[in-house]
Amino acid sequence: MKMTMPEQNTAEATTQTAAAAKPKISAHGVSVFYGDKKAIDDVSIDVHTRYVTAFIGPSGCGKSTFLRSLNRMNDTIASARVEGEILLDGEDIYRSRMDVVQLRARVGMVFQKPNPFPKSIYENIAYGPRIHGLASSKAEMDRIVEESLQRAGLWEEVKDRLADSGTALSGGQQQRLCIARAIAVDPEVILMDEPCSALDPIATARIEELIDELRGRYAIVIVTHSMQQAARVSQRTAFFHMGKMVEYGKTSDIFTNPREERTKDYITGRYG
Ligand SMILES: Nc1ncnc2c1ncn2[C@@H]1O[C@H](COP(=O)(O)OP(=O)(O)OP(=O)(O)O)[C@@H](O)[C@H]1O
Repeated sequence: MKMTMPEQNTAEATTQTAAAAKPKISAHGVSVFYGDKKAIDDVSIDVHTRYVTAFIGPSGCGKSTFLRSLNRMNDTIASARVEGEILLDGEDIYRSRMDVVQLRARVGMVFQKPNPFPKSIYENIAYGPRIHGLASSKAEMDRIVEESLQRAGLWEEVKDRLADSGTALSGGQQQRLCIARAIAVDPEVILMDEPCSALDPIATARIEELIDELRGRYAIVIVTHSMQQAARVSQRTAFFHMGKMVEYGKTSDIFTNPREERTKDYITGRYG
């Protein structure tokens, strides 16, 4: 696969441009509670288009909780409460008038376990565009389905069996189908919560390659347990520990020259 070690090649120019641009998501002083328990404590971070931003840290440090707060997925957990401010293109996503269905199309999500609908491959992709009114004819829907599958690198494998069930695909193909489903509604941000943890090394490499291709158009945020994966796919890394964001910076700096002792301990495997 194409390895883009952060900041080293042509990606650098793109990365610099992205750095100069306004953040796609800007979180300020975000805390997340489950009942009385604080799972995320006062986190502030900017996420940019054309970057892959990795969230790393030991189990239970709050990576997934914070990720889910970025598209209000925590709303689905009754005990969860979010404080602070999260802006998408400068707009507060927690304001009462925010249309959450629309928000989750703009900030799509891919989960740990591939979760295609128990419907055909075609319907898995067409469902979102249909409810969002993105296609006015069958031909237009066909085009969206083909393009989404193309961009997710799945078209060639499924073009002759679009009527087959999405659940009949291999795990890696199912995950690419879920990525295609997220892409189909024309998102701006894609959140990925350990998207490769259920996949074998070959399927993982395929998804990592895809993430690198997709970052040209979207802001991608990925939670990963694998520091190698964070180093391979991301340009920015945030290290979380016990609900706090300890350090955030260029991936190459975090892995080779961390400022904080706790980051150093984590990346050198002293705990995890
Ligand atoms: N639905 C929930 N209800 C109550 N507590 C929760 C819930 N989800 C997570 N927590 C708690 O919040 C804290 C952070 O969990 P979270 O899953 O965000 O961490 P994580 O860093 O993503 O962990 P992992 O790497 O193991 O997935 C943990 O103490 C966890 O037990």
